[in-house]
Amino acid sequence: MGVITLTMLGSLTVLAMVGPALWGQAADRPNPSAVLQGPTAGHLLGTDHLGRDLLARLLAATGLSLLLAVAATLLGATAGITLGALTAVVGVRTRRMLGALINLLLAFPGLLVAMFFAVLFGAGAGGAVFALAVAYAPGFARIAQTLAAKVTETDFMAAARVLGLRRHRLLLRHVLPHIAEPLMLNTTVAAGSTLVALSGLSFLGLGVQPPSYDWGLLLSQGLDRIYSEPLPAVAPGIAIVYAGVAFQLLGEMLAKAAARRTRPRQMAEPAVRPAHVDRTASVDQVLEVEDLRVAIPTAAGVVRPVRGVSLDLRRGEIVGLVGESGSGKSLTALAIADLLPEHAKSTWRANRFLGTDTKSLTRKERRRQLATGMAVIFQNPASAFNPSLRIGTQMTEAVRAHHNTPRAEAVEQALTELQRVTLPAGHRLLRSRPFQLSGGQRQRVAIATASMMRPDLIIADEPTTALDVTVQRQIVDLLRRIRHDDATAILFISHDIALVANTCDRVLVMYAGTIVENLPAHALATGTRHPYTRALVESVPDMTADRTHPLRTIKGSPPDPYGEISGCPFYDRCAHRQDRCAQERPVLSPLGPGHEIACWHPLPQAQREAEEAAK
Ligand SMILES: Nc1ncnc2c1ncn2[C@@H]1O[C@H](COP(=O)(O)OP(=O)(O)OP(=O)(O)O)[C@@H](O)[C@H]1O
Repeated sequence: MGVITLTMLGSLTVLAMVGPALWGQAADRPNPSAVLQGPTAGHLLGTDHLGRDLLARLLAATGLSLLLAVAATLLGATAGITLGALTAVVGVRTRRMLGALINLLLAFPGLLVAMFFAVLFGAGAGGAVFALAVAYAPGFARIAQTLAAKVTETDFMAAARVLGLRRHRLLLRHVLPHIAEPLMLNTTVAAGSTLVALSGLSFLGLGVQPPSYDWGLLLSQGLDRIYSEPLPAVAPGIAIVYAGVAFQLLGEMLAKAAARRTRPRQMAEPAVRPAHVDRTASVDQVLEVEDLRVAIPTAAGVVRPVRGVSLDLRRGEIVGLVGESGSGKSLTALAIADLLPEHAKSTWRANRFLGTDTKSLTRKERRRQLATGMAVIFQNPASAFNPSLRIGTQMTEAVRAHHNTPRAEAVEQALTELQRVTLPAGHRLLRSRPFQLSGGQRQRVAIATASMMRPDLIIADEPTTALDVTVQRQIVDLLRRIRHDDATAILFISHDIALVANTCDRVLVMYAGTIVENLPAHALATGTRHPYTRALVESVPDMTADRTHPLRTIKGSPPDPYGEISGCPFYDRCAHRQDRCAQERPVLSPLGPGHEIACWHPLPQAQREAEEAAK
């Protein structure tokens, strides 16, 4: 394909450059004795109404035809793509306005717009180019908008936002490279149709004006006698198709080249492990959230997946957040990281991150605080990386953006982090793309990327769910090592009670958007006092479980997320419920050292736990 493309483009370029010099004179020389001739040995394509050789005119017109088509396409594509891609990085209101503008422009037929503007700008080559650019821009804008909308929803954009990258960086680094391939194809294909549209304008007398001429003008002149002599019209048509195919193949090649872009050039030698981070001087409480609520308006009503969550995390602490599917774990995490879907509304009584109430910060300060202090590791390591960028680029961009770290130094740091997550072949890895890594490798790279900024808090949302059990253990060990080395607080969200019990220091049990129990992880096995937590723990099978009996389950289902809950949210499913539970909602209250519970009638302590407590 490369050879064919280069041959076609090369022939067009040579023709464009040498055409006027070689055939210009013959193309412009009138011959009154040979007007409107058909193809002959002397004039292979015949002559026009002034007796000028049509083949010479066709060859000499190559340069101007291509130049005008390319100029109109590039102008239209640049304006349209910028307009469309901007919608991925601006706020909701601006996005809606841009969307409305694009819709408005698209409501008019392209050729009509082109004719209108061609008249407005004045008949001629320049006017036609600008008119076509205006006519084509909305189409590009719509494609870019649609492609960019998909990118907006990806985990890697969320991760980039957590890193606090500025809009132009988001646009240039994450949105445009990711949507470049289809847009390049579209742009080059559009160059072919722009050629045809230019000929349309020339046909109407609004394009290139005599004595200048392009393929479009030659085509329209040939059309006058197409029934008697088809060749004068067919030949410029073939030239347009030839150029169109060449542009299309060029698009394919450019798209492939774009995928190979952003190669990290200079790789430094791995540096030594970072020194143990001493954070004893700074504030111990990393995160304190009080009464966090999330409401999401939907067509069926308002969903309230988070209904008054209060939690706190100290330095170097791994806190597990468990609960059945739909209990609101992820939305709690997203609200803390300021990554909720746009239509979701979050409120809280207090939200202090590193001792600063987020309400006292401007939006910019908040973004900066989150970018440098917090990192999020997502469930699916495959979608957490931008597939079009190399690992090296993605690992280093946050430190380069926020700490102005020189490239070589950032690469060095990335290599150190990769060693820390036991990925030794760092140089090769930095040059690879996400799809070249296994799931476990990707998740380790995600952890390495998260710790590049030395965040105070890492939110790991089911970081092991998509991985097999042997890799799970490695990922958990890594997180534990990071919290040990960097004194990072980690909020570890998981379904896996056994994993949480082995990994975390403390566990928060979530049910129907509320925290129902907060207890030390070692107490999960025997020290649970909330009926829901106890049922949840009992439903986890272990190696000693009696296989002749069915596994235990929690009967019933969680309350309707659309409805109001007046009493205890677990009331309907609770075997120990009493009248008060239906009427009054229990709040999280201290029950013992490091143990809080939201229940009016806590279960009695298990025998062994009671003995230990007595001791
Ligand atoms: N974008 C949304 N629009 C409407 N409702 C939503 C949206 N996202 C989540 N929800 C609702 O919020 C509930 C809680 O979602 P969330 O993802 O926080 O649960 P989860 O506990 O993390 O579950 P899982 O363990 O399955 O990931 C869901 O059951 C769903 O009803």
